[in-house]
Amino acid sequence: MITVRGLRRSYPGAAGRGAVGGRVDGRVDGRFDAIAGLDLHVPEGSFTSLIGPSGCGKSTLLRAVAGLEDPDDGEVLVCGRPPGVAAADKEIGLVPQTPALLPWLTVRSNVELPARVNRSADRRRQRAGGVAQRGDVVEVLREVGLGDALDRYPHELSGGMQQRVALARAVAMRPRVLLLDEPFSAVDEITREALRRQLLALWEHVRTTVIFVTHSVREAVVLSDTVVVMAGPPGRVVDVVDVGLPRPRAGADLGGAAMHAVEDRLRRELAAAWAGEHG
Ligand SMILES: Nc1ncnc2c1ncn2[C@@H]1O[C@H](COP(=O)(O)OP(=O)(O)OP(=O)(O)O)[C@@H](O)[C@H]1O
Repeated sequence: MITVRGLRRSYPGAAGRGAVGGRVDGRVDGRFDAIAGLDLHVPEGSFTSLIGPSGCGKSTLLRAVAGLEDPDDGEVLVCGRPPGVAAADKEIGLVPQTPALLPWLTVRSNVELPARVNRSADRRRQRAGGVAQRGDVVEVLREVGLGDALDRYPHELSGGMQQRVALARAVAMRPRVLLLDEPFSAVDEITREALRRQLLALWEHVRTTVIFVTHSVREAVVLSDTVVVMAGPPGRVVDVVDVGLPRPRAGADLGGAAMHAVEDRLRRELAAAWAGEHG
């Protein structure tokens, strides 16, 4: 569903360990590689988390998959097509760190908006055998616990509720790929736990292909089929961990030796990535 091969993305300037400025290696002097030589394969219908030290390139990778970054080298394919093309057909939903709702629209209108604009994308999708994008907005809002807030405006909502609207907006588009960039980082721990449970229940219902960026080992393990550990800069994949816990997990009493073993492995990998032990 998502294939990344040999991805390199550089930015102007020199930054920390990724700096390549001054090297005579065919690259422009004074640029640094945020990501270099990164390979990733995300199977259809799977939930994959990206975890790694701050600045290792997780968001850059996510943006490249969303079609918001042009690779310097390498290739990204989403549903077999360049991400920009898949995004234009609304096959990619993105939930950013901050919800970015339109303040003058109600909850319901914010969620309906993507389906209202670019109707030609809907037609192309349906001709290609994809699902219709309209019709289940209220249902999705109910699933994330906002059935009573349809007519409220963003300023009347808590931060956690706003983030749930952003999640519903992306899911209601029925994208084939859902990209979430630390969507719960700005809320308190109790709200975060509730949002995590709602995302899990929602995803176990829709089974869209997901890439989820997080700093939380527990969150990654509870939600994911696969956890990809990154190090950097330059950002690269240093381990791919199969979580292997049974599903459905929503409502299940998670914990136990198997889960702790995966968490311990990830914590060790992360500590090594932070210490720069991955090369
Ligand atoms: N638009 C940009 N211009 C210049 N440098 C950038 C840009 N975007 C990201 N970077 C740099 O690229 C590197 C990777 O950034 P990125 O945001 O992808 O890391 P991250 O792993 O998501 O970090 P965090 O966990 O702190 O959010 C960092 O050094 C960052 O400063």
